[in-house]
Amino acid sequence: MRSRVSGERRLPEVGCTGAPLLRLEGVRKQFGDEVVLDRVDLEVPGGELVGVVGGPGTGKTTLMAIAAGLLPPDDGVLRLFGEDLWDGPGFARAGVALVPDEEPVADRRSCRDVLVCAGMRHGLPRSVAERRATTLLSVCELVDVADVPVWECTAGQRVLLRLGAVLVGEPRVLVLDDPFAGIDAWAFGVVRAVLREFAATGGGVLCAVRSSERVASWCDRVVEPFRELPCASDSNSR
Ligand SMILES: Nc1ncnc2c1ncn2[C@@H]1O[C@H](COP(=O)(O)OP(=O)(O)OP(=O)(O)O)[C@@H](O)[C@H]1O
Repeated sequence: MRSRVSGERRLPEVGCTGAPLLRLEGVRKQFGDEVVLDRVDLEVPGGELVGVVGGPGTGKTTLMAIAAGLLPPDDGVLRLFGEDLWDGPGFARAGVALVPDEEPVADRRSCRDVLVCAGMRHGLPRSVAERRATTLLSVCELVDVADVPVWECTAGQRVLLRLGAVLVGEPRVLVLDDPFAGIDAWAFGVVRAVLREFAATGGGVLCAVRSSERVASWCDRVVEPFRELPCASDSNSR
């Protein structure tokens, strides 16, 4: 069996293991009267996979959007590589990337084309983007579907493609919102291996999941920063 980290399959080094890459300090977010996040602190050091566990509607998507620098907190600080992202020059923003939970456009392109376009969107010349796409097809175990339209791929292959399309920009921190939902065991294993390899290069991973089941099998640390929601029977009885 080929090593996941040999030759063309290798992800580049992105950081230094152990250094805190991303920190949330006292983060608060409220929508109307609903306080979704209340004084959330968490840290993602280089080389670590941090799992965030929360049930439906607890605030995972909100937290991941804040961690990826897409949504400002109402209070508290997002620090990326030491920089306060919303009160600094914002250079750090390029180092963090959210893996979206669905394709940005209904996609008839091949998996290879998606990766090449993603590389070119990051400013790479076409020849470099093509080389990087070939490496990522291999890293993400998508070689067999390289020339297949995205919409013909399985849910798991599409998660791997979205992961590859983010890795093409060589972020140092990856943020994922429930990537394992609805994917098969093969894809679960490959996503886990790619995240593990990314962490081994010094990157940090923050990944939200609904269930704590199996979480210990792929992450180094689990945090549960959410408030308890009233259960359905409580609200029915009011
Ligand atoms: N833009 C918004 N405006 C108003 N309320 C919002 C907004 N975004 C999220 N919410 C509310 O915040 C709460 C948390 O939502 P969020 O999507 O972050 O949770 P989640 O844990 O990702 O949910 P799920 O597991 O169902 O995807 C929900 O009550 C939701 O309705």
